[in-house]
Amino acid sequence: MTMSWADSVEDSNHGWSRSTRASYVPPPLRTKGFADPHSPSYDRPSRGGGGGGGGGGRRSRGNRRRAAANRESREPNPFDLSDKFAELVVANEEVVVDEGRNGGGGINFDAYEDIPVEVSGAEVPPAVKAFAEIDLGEALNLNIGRCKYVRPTPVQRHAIPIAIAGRDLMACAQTGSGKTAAFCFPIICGIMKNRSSFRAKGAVAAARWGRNVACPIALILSPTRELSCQIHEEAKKFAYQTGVRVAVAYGGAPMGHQLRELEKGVDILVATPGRLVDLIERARVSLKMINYLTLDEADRMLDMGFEPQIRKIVEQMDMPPPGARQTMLFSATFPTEIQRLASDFLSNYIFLAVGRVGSSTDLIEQRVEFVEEMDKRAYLMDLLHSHRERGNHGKLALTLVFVETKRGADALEHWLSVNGFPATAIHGDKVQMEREKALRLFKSGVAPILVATDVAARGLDIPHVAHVINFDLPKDIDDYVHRIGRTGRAGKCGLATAFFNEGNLSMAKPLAELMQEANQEVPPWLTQYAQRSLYGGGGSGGRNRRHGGGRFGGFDYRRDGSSRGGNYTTSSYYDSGYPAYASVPFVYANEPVGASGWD
Ligand SMILES: Nc1ncnc2c1ncn2[C@@H]1O[C@H](COP(=O)(O)OP(=O)(O)OP(=O)(O)O)[C@@H](O)[C@H]1O
Repeated sequence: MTMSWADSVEDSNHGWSRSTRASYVPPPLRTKGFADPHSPSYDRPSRGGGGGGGGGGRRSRGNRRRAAANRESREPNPFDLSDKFAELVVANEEVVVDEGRNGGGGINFDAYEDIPVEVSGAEVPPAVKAFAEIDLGEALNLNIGRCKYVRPTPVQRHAIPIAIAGRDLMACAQTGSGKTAAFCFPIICGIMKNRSSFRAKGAVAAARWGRNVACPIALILSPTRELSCQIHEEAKKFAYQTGVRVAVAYGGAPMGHQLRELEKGVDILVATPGRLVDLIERARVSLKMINYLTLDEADRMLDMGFEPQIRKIVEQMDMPPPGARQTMLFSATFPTEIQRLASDFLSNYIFLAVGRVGSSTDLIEQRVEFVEEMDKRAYLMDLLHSHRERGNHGKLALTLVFVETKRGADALEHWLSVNGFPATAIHGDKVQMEREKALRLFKSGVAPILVATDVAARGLDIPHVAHVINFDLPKDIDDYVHRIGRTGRAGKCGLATAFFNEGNLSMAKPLAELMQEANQEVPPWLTQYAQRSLYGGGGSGGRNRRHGGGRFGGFDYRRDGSSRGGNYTTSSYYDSGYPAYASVPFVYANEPVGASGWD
């Protein structure tokens, strides 16, 4: 059984047993200066009289002080590669962890050459080409190195300087393109730079409201528990040994542990809306100190399902108003009417679109097959058999199958399992422990097929998802974009197959447009359905028309001029780091110049 260094450190949390347990350091972590117990630069924790850290002995006051001083170096190490080792164990084959062509943590930066970028707003801070061009602080830079991020992705190149300059931001970038770091880095950097003033205000707040009311400085809201956990894990890596404390609060799990973590003090709180409202109403969290507010998957957070809760949190609790806080909204899709809603939360903001707004990435090969409802299972079986026959060349290859209903997910999981394809399922009716277990089994390859509802559609960054199958197509093209975005992440390639039949008529036009825009082969029958739907046969109505004007994608809704500030400018680039042209209308595929609604 392979064990990562982080595993052994986790085990030693209750005392200092590092010297006996932490003997193994995975090769990628054996870098000079990294917190390696064998390295000369390792900041060895002090111990009380050689007690060995069993936790049983009584510590003197001096020792307690030293222990407190060492707390930062005793943080559990978040750079846990155990997922990858688990894959090695489970697959029992020679799995090569792909470090990518450019050594960029597996990211293929060539995939991001010539990506269209659109920025609009007043006095837009310029983009950077390297992390080194921004003063992120030494501790954060070290963590960027530990994550093996060599260069910023396009959304990071643009969003980080904007956020560091303190500007509000509405950012839209393709799935898997590094949005999490784009909002985490500026928050961590800001907290580090203003630590003394934040701590002083925190002390005043604690004196007023008591120590068991957590007063975070930053709030990151996300729609699902799994995504909140993932952001929390990422943020912990970025904040490692910076002194910035990160905590998570999400529903479906007992509150006790989350409360104890909050009581230890929290600078960045990652939360799902429901649990956060609960914590605020129980007076365990106050938003009075919020300086940074981020909504990840912002369009989902502001659609009908979440909007009332978000408004409650942002407008009716004690959070400082727009202008007094910095607000950043991120998603891969941003429908116009949601932009309009979101602007209530923002002040003099910059709109950033990297890649075509609401589009899929070209890294994902998209196929669509005409499959009648009753033939879907047989067709799926054929697909899985052909994958099995082709083999994965020793690499772990996971398949994510999206279905419409929770019951459908359970039924398909069962059917696949009895037919020799180890599968697991995730949906909203499962208790949190079952959901976490399903994800664990899937990630590790024990069950290389995950049947999921839309609860797994957004944000989840699961390595080695090679194929996304839309067994049931969603009703909304944006949901399709997010679903297929579970593959083809961080510059890697992926495959997405959709089953289409007459029940999906409303998807024909947006799907054909999306595929065409992403240079995918559109089957002639789909084009015919798309044309038919134009003339009333099912229509591209409902939520699929929300991008307006028949244009796929979206744009800064302020372009119409009605709600702009004074120095509003727009710039469009083909981003290989250099502007190809600036302040020129951005032209969407298949659209004549001048038809884009720009002035
Ligand atoms: N600069 C970078 N260099 C290398 N890898 C990176 C870089 N930035 C992010 N990544 C990696 O890219 C992957 C995708 O990042 P992330 O999950 O933030 O994407 P996202 O844009 O939020 O996707 P989604 O829209 O699906 O939520 C992660 O595994 C992350 O570690």
